[in-house]
Amino acid sequence: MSEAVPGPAGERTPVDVAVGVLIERDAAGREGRFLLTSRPEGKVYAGYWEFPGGKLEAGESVEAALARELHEELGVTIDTAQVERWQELVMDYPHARVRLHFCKVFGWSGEFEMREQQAMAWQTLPTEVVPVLPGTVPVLQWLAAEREFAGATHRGD
Ligand SMILES: Nc1nc2c([nH]c(=O)n2[C@H]2C[C@H](O)[C@@H](COP(=O)(O)OP(=O)(O)OP(=O)(O)O)O2)c(=O)[nH]1
Repeated sequence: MSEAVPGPAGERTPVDVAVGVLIERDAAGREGRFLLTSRPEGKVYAGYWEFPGGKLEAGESVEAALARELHEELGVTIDTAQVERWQELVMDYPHARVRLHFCKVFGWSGEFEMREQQAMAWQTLPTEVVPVLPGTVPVLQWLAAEREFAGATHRGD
């Protein structure tokens, strides 16, 4: 997709972004730890923690973009049969307006390899890593609601 450009009314067309919430499940299917990664040096919000993903290319589906991005960034191959579209959110940043397509991912193969020198951390609520990207906070809140977790979802603000 192209960069955000001002629309007729001055608003910017959102850039579509596929985001993967990789979640471990136990034998009973209960959801446990989820994966956060830090944004690499050289990108906006470098060092902020987020769920891994990236922008859709022209003509690409959310699932295809997710598979491509996670392979490029983390070295793993996701099982698209175990991807569930979950939530959508439009965020307005100074640098761009983005439509985030959050998907739960329950199956992947291969070894994690941080190909962009980012860091990874398996987390539960409340998350330990700081700071988290603004567009990541709502996801933590959705997870908290699902898990009936009360209290702060993450540290700092
Ligand atoms: N990956 C990811 N991006 C998020 C999240 N929340 C959020 O607001 N964003 C925003 C940050 C960025 O503006 C945009 C993702 O773009 P990006 O720059 O990481 O994507 P990309 O890897 O395709 O980047 P590039 O090739 O253009 O450098 O979405 C999130 O949880 N995960």
